[in-house]
Amino acid sequence: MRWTVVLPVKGQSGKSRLDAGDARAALAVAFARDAIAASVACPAVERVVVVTGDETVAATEGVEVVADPGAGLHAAIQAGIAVVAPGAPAAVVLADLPALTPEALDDALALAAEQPRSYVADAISTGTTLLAARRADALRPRFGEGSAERHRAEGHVELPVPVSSGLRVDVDELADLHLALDLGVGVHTRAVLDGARATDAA
Ligand SMILES: Nc1nc2c(ncn2[C@@H]2O[C@H](COP(=O)(O)OP(=O)(O)OP(=O)(O)O)[C@@H](O)[C@H]2O)c(=O)[nH]1
Ligand SMILES: C=C(OP(=O)(O)O)C(=O)O
Repeated sequence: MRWTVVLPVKGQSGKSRLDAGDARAALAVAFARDAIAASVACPAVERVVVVTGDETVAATEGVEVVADPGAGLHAAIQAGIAVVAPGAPAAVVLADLPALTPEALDDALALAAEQPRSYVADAISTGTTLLAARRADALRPRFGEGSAERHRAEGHVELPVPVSSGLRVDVDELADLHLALDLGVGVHTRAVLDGARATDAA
């Protein structure tokens, strides 16, 4: 089964809870670029649809860009789902996943292929990082704080993705970034962190 992955990306204005000083905006973009790169390189992924108003993110190779309607996360997700055929397999992946790898996404999508509706919980099991359905028209997005419970209530089954998977480590606060660093982050996040360290040392 080959999937369309829909990634909503706020871009530079995102990650307001990340106490990273001058590096916050660049990190918000870098997390998304790493999550997008992993999605593009994932063998189980046929199409990568990025919903954004951010020019840097929109310039990423290998993706289809949908303009952000500017009405929040759910409007962005619905705009992305709208370009997928109703009967095609689709997964919404939140893009604040700097440690996502093509292999981690591939493993999760193989599990998702066994369920009509499914989700992957974040590291503390209250949020959602991936929401999938074998038919796009069966997706029931209910993202936001505590979304895992709402997705369960809508009939999405939790996938047994190990907590050591980069797919489970969404970064909202600095402590989450340390968790992601332990797993290994993508090249864009690494470059911003190395740049910030060099500036601090100068
Ligand atoms: N396109 C789009 N993506 C969004 C929007 N709001 C959140 N996202 C994305 O959804 C994912 C999860 O974001 P959140 O952590 O809920 O929100 P955030 O605004 O990035 O972070 P906070 O400011 O800390 O709440 C990230 O990939 C965001 O970029 C939106 O209005 N439009
Ligand atoms: C949007 C969500 O998470 P966060 O705001 O923590 O990124 C979610 O878990 O549904």
